[in-house]
Amino acid sequence: MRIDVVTIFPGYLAPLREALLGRAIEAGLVELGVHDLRDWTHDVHQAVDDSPYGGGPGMVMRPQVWGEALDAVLGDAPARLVVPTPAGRPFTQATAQAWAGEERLVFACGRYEGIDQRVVDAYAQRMPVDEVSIGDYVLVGGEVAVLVMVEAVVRLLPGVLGNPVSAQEDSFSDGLLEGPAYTRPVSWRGLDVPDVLRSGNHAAIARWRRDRALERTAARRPDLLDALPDHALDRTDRAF
Ligand SMILES: O[C@H]1NC=Nc2ccccc21
Repeated sequence: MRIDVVTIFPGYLAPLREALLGRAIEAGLVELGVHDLRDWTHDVHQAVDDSPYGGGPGMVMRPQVWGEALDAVLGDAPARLVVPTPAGRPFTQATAQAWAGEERLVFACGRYEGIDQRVVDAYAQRMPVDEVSIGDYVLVGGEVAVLVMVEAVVRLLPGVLGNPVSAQEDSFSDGLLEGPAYTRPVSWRGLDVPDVLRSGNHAAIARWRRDRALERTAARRPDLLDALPDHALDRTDRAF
């Protein structure tokens, strides 16, 4: 997979070259290009934004600059264009799974009050364009959202995770939140590891873990429980 990011703060994307993702890039499992939008400005002030038509607070990013940048970055290769915005569809694990199958993702990081809508409209005429949000809060720009989405997608690529099973078993894959996890020592600050986890009884351990996952999901994310298909919960599960 190739990932390109266009932004006025390229430095914000530096963490993508650290740790797991950095190793995936070095291993050639993913290619990453980060591009400074201002490279496609032609004025001395390198202006990327302007006042909104119709008035209102803040500034809107200019379509010409974005058009030149995206034309240059996209070239002729097909890609999915992703525009992070608080007004977007929710980015979920399902989105990450879907995008993990893409050959190429190009992220356009908006700042201020977003990007002139014609940029999305123009590119949507020739490629898939997703306006997505990572949550119901307002960030200053799309860069942090890109860090989140790139990590969620790249970890799903074959060879990136040491233990591919965990991609299936982490939260949201079975529709429930993960329950509590423990490691040595068995007693720490007067708190003990639940006995069942040291019993060696794998059926009891699996039941205990599912019960804790259901309990936590019911307490913290009842919406996820409501979204589960009927067959996903057995009779014992329904106690929660
Ligand atoms: O992903 C969004 N969630 C919240 N705020 C944002 C601000 C700019 C771009 C994208 C987002």
